[in-house]
Amino acid sequence: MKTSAIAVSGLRKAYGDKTVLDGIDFDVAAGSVFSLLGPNGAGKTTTVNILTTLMSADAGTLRVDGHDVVTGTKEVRKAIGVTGQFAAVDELLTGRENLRLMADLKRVRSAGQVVAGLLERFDLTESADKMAATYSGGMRRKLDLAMTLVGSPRIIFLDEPTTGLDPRSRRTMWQIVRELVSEGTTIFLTTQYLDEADELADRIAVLSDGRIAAEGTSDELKRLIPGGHVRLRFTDQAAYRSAAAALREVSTDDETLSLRIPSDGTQRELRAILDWLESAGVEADELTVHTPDLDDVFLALTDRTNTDDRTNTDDLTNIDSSTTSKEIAR
Ligand SMILES: Nc1ncnc2c1ncn2[C@@H]1O[C@H](COP(=O)(O)OP(=O)(O)OP(=O)(O)O)[C@@H](O)[C@H]1O
Repeated sequence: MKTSAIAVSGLRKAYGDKTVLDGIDFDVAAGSVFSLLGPNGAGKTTTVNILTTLMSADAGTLRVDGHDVVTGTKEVRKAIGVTGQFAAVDELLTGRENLRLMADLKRVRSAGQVVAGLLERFDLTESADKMAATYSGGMRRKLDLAMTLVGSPRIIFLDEPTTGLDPRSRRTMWQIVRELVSEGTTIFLTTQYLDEADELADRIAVLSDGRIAAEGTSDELKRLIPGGHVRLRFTDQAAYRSAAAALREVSTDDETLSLRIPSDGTQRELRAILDWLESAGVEADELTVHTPDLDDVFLALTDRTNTDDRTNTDDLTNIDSSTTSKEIAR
């Protein structure tokens, strides 16, 4: 079994009489990327602030790198790095000076060398001696992440790391995150961009109304949402019509000559559909599998008009990856 980098149980936090986190549990395996998603104001930053010891919880047990955040605050702080929505970058210092300051604060040995290495890794060497105030948003975020990496923290909290970045800079960030993970670093990621979570996260938790509405791999979450289907496309009208007549439980699209068969997209179900087509003598020109994307999942799980209907989403929490999708879906 993998060791936990972060283990959270029964986390509660209220601001005054407003409960933001209403007893949440999750576990982040060491060397993985865990993404916490949720609508604005769901409590993502609050969770990050509590895990990074900036704020205290009202209740719950939280361990980071094996240390309790209350009794082992010092050890937790040593093990983590945090980049926030409001960067720690000092605009009046150069990139190199910002990094140097961080290296001195963390008492890093061979600081000059470490700083030079980070400037190079983040492609900031050319601008290293310019004031950070002159940096673009993307450069500033890169500098922020570079500062987080000083001292090689084992666990990194990235709170919306690519907000406002152009597509190329986002991809550079993603590449860096992947490199960090391949080196064994654990990443706790909050993001507004679902494609980012889809791209990077090993496991995703969706926070809604103070609870974890669902948790699993991106694929597991997508399978929870109805809408997955197999689409058969025909070029021949007659073949289309006879297939539509032969197959029950399909929806038809006469304009594009396509049939839509509900499916969760698993190998087992695909095999059943193919057998079914074979026995009905249906041969389509094109067969494609469509699964709902993470946007669909997010919208379905965080739909505020559905919040009274808790039973649906309560069933979806903590999906074991060994559970088959059929078991999840039904
Ligand atoms: N210090 C505070 N005092 C009172 N209320 C707060 C405080 N900090 C946050 N809140 C409230 O708690 C809720 C959760 O805030 P939080 O910043 O954790 O959400 P978030 O999921 O990070 O949101 P966003 O996606 O907008 O960054 C919000 O309703 C916010 O207004």
